[in-house]
Amino acid sequence: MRISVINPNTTVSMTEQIAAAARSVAAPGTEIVGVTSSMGPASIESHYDEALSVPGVVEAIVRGERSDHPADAYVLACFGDPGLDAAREVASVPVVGIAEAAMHAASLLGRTFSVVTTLGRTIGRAEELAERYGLAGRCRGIHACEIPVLELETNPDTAGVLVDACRSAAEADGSDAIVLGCAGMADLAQVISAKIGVPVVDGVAAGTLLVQSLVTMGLRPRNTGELAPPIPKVYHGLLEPF
Ligand SMILES: O=C(O)C[C@H]1NC(=O)NC1=O
Repeated sequence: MRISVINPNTTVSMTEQIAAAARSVAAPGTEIVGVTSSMGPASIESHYDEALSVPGVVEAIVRGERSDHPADAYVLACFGDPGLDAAREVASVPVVGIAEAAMHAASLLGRTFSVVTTLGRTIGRAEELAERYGLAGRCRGIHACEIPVLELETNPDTAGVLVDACRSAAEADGSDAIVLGCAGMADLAQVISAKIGVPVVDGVAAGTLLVQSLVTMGLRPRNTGELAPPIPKVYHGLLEPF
């Protein structure tokens, strides 16, 4: 099985970290291919960034679908799940976003969960996603650690700040689990969970295992109706869907 884990931002070092997190949970025989978006923002932490990240997401999937060794599934490794619906129109195999995967996984650990994300300005997007995924009633709170995405790697205090933020969120909300709101936090999930005694869900791991399960069950999307392949037309300056 081959799973393509797409980093919708253009920071290669983050892709490598994301791919390592996916490999740490993938089954023997499952190949993880980390893909860095070929265009767009170095990090995604605003609606503007998110909008400009979608062409790169779609291009990565179209390229994957056309390759000689196509993926059996895709994971969109950005907590805003950018371009998820468009990705599903052009993919013939399962596509899962890490926010979608993490929220669903967290909801299986108890009744409620809280989200700890990067900047406060991304909280609204996480709220929208919880609503869209039918989990708003299970999401007790969404909190920001106020560390910008690219500083997660470089800030020496990241682990400590995230432990404190996750502990405070769990205490304030009384939630049964914590969801990490950034792919760049993936390597810290187990450390934080051990420190605070609350299950901490990383969406990269959750997404990898969810798509691996879908493929193992032999399940592929129907690609009809709303998520049928795009209608052929001219696209000026942008990628033409295959
Ligand atoms: O929305 C965020 O703050 C996190 C999101 N941004 C990014 O570049 N990768 C992510 O997972």
